[in-house]
Amino acid sequence: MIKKVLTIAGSDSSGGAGIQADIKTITCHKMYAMSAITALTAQNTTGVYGVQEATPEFVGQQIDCIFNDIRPDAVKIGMVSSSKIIKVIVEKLKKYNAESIVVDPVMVATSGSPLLEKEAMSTLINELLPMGTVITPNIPEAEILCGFKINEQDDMLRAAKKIATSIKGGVLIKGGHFSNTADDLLYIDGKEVWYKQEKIYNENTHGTGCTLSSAIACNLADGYSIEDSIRNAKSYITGALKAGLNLGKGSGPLEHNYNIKIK
Ligand SMILES: Nc1ncnc2c1ncn2[C@@H]1O[C@H](COP(=O)(O)OP(=O)(O)OP(=O)(O)O)[C@@H](O)[C@H]1O
Ligand SMILES: Cc1ncc(COP(=O)(O)O)c(N)n1
Repeated sequence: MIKKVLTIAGSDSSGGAGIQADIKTITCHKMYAMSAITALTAQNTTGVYGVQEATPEFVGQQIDCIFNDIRPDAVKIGMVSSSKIIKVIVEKLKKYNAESIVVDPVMVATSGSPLLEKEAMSTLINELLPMGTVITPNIPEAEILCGFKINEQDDMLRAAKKIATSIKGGVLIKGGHFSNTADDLLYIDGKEVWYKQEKIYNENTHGTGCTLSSAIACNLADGYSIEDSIRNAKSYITGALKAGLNLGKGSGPLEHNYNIKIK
């Protein structure tokens, strides 16, 4: 039986991040992708030029349509935009007892544009993050969540421990923002697991976070443990970066389909 994965996120018109990255990732995992779109963005590899939010009611309606018909085996949550949208997502995920939820706490695009309203931060932290089977902050997001600067790997561990005090799921801090290494740290049930990876010198990293979180959701849908799901997802993202796609005038997208052989 084919596995079904839902992404609740924003649309990226240039196809590198958000819903588009998620659907490509899920499809490349040979799974069935579904989406509930929280916002449309007019963006490309150089930046985000406009955002058009969906109404919270419409986000809720999309989630209802999905769960009442094709129940997802895992859910990935990305850009959630506003407090009202977060509240409706939380309400619906609770109503349908959704399982295997990966929350990527998207706050700011790599290009620097905000993707979450300032006043939505506390709703994200208090209501959405606790729903996560695993949450996947990058370094700047983890700094906001833990309240101190992360300059080295020891700080990642301190941050993960602090964030884990208010979240029952796993905390994966992504190390892609460091200059020499791309080691990620999972902190779960009082245990630390490092995913070591040397930095790939590819400036085209638009959508890495979206891609990683969707790949984790796919592996959870397949029944892998959190630890193994992250290991498999890390290997997928590393391959997609190594493939070396170079599109657009800014930080370009990944080659999601690098491992697909049709012709
Ligand atoms: N240059 C790189 N070489 C190897 N792995 C990388 C590189 N850049 C990012 N990664 C990996 O990609 C994943 C996403 O990490 P990153 O820290 O870039 O998240 P992010 O900032 O949320 O992504 P996004 O760019 O989508 O916002 C992590 O597993 C990270 O280690
Ligand atoms: C709709 C949407 N969701 C998420 C991101 C974050 O991705 P990145 O940090 O690579 O810009 C984005 N740019 N757009």
